[in-house]
Amino acid sequence: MKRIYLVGFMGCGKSAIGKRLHTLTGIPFFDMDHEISEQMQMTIPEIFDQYGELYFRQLETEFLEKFPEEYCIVATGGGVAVKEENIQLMRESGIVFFLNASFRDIWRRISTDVNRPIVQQSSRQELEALYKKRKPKYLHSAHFTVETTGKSLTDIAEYIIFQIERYQ
Ligand SMILES: Nc1ncnc2c1ncn2[C@@H]1O[C@H](COP(=O)(O)OP(=O)(O)O)[C@@H](O)[C@H]1O
Ligand SMILES: O=C(O)C1=C[C@@H](OP(=O)(O)O)[C@@H](O)[C@H](O)C1
Ligand SMILES: [Mg+2]
Repeated sequence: MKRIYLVGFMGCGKSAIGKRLHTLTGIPFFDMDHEISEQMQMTIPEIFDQYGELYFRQLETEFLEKFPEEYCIVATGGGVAVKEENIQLMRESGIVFFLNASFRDIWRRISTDVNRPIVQQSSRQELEALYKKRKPKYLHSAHFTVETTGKSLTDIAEYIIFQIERYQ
């Protein structure tokens, strides 16, 4: 059985849907941001502050290379599916789901969040430009694109389970 990766922009629901998938299926669930925070004993903003974004990106790739659990659900961070090396690592070891959400929904969810350093550093226009720049990468990384607009977390998780059962 392969891993199940959730990719997409900040606020598209990777962490929340990963948890819901775990509740519905019992498959072990890991959030990359949480795992990296635990490993470093620091929050994500602290890692960005003290070591810089490039170092955080290395930690993300190391996670994909070294994490031992084979059959699990992985909520990636929004920058993971941007790097070609990461895309290869994910596609070799699992099924990749891109959670597509509108920038409008995303902005509503993340604009006031202090735990996402990139949101803290960016204006709305800058963040929308990043969203547009990253979207082709997410599409390229994914085996499946999931349209999330107007859907509940459970609706989305059930759709993903349906696709996994067909695919495995
Ligand atoms: N389809 C959805 N319906 C309702 N709330 C959602 C949906 N997707 C995400 N959310 C909420 O938006 C917020 C950000 O989601 P999160 O899972 O942290 O995103 P990500 O991990 O992709 O950055 C959370 O409070 C989450 O519960
Ligand atoms: O898009 C990004 O570059 C990031 C997304 C975050 O994860 P979420 O997508 O879960 O917010 C987290 O990894 C970090 O703040 C950087
Ligand atoms: Mg998340």
